[in-house]
Amino acid sequence: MSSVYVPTAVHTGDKLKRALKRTLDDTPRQNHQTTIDGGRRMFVFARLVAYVHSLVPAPLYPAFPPMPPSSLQLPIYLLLSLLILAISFIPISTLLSRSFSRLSQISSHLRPAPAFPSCTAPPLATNRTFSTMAYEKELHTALLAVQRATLLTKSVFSSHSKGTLSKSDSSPVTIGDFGAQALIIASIKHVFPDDEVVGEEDADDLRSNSSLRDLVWDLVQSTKLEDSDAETAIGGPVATVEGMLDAIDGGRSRGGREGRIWALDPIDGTKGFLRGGQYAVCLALMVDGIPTVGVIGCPNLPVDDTAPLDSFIGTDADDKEGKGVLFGAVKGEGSTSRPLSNGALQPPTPIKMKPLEDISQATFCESVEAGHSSHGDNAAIASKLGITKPSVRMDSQAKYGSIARGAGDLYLRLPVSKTYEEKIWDHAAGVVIVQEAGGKVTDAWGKPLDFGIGRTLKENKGVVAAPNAIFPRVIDVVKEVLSAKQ
Ligand SMILES: Nc1ncnc2c1ncn2[C@@H]1O[C@H](COP(=O)(O)O)[C@@H](O)[C@H]1OP(=O)(O)O
Ligand SMILES: [Mg+2]
Repeated sequence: MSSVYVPTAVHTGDKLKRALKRTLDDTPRQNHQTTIDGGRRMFVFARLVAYVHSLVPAPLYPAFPPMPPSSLQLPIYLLLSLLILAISFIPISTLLSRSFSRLSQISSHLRPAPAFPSCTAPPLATNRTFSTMAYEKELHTALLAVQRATLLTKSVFSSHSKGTLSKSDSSPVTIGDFGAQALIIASIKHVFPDDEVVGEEDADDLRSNSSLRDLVWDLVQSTKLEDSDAETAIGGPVATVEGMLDAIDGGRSRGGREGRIWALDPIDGTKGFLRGGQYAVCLALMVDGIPTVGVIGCPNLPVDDTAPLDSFIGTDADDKEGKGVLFGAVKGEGSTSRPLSNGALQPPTPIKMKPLEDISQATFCESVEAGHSSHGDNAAIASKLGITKPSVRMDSQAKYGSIARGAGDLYLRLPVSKTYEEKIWDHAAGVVIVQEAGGKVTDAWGKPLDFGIGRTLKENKGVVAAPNAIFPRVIDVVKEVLSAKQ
């Protein structure tokens, strides 16, 4: 009768062994072998238990674990059980500790531990629960920081005097660029004090020019979100002029492939900003060189994504209704857009690139500035793809946001200059938003953009973004056009 237990125990040992083998098929060979050894020892253990059980008359222990009755069998049972336990303890504990360390290895890959455990999560001012979302706090902080900075840029946009300077490379910079950079870096440093920031601007000009510094300080001091919870979540006002200058200089990181580095363009498309066209406030978190969180605030884009792409281009009426979009994305979590607000975040709407069956129906976006992207090459590519619609010319990363929400389809940025190196802050946020909306972004030769080699994309030339389904066809044609020029 007691033999009933033998097949059951043997079967259990066998099943366990097979299950372990299956589950750990992807573990490195060495671990795998140890695990199988552990399985074997457990199998032996199961057989020994069965054997001990067989010494006890079955009718006397109907339930498991059995209680041996006789005075002779009891000490034998106890002795053997102790022996078996001793033999089994080491392999079982080894097996368990290996499994736990493997699990913690896997979970550390899934979500790098936040570097700032002391920070409490700010309240979410949205109608979506992000409770299980990776980089929830980073996204929320970036959305609020960008939203606050757009309040500052809008006030400069609608004023006639924009405090424009010419940088050493003759590109324009305004008091809006400095003010937005100060506010955003102050927010990042408040919530994530150990993170680095690669920001487009520095405070050298402000340190040497007190009237310019005062203009920027007035702006920074007077800009705040109308919702006090939102304002507090990103650190409240910048306390002193020196604090403002330090915040701006907080963007001097050299970038790199390790750790958490934010890429910030406080006003992308400054020429568009000065012209009364599109511009964008762009912020991305790169983790180990990979753009992971992206936020773009576009104060002049129409909220309605079915509105013509150029609805607000060339207008500088700041009070126009239905203007202002905030895009956000986290790698692996999708992209969203929401109307920009002056206070708490508005509810987000998921966005996707337009499914495009016929590539000839595509709308492509390109820079307004012919010096930033070759209009001629872009047109040659469009023509080879059979595209007949004229391009939509738009400044800034508003192009990435526009194609991500299906208001356009392709973004072509064919290089003009052989020596120009694209800046990481001009693309990092847009790349996450397009990828998460179902698109692919590479350079003009189809190479992935490498954000891990410093402040520029020096290993890349040009940029092409398109929906995943048509990307291979688009990049083939781009390469054809580039090769013909060589
Ligand atoms: N020769 C160039 N090729 C590509 N991009 C450029 C070039 N010169 C400047 N840029 C950058 O293009 C970005 C604007 O792009 P877009 O034309 O899509 O709006 C700006 O950040 C600008 O940098 P910067 O701000 O240093 O002038
Ligand atoms: Mg820029």
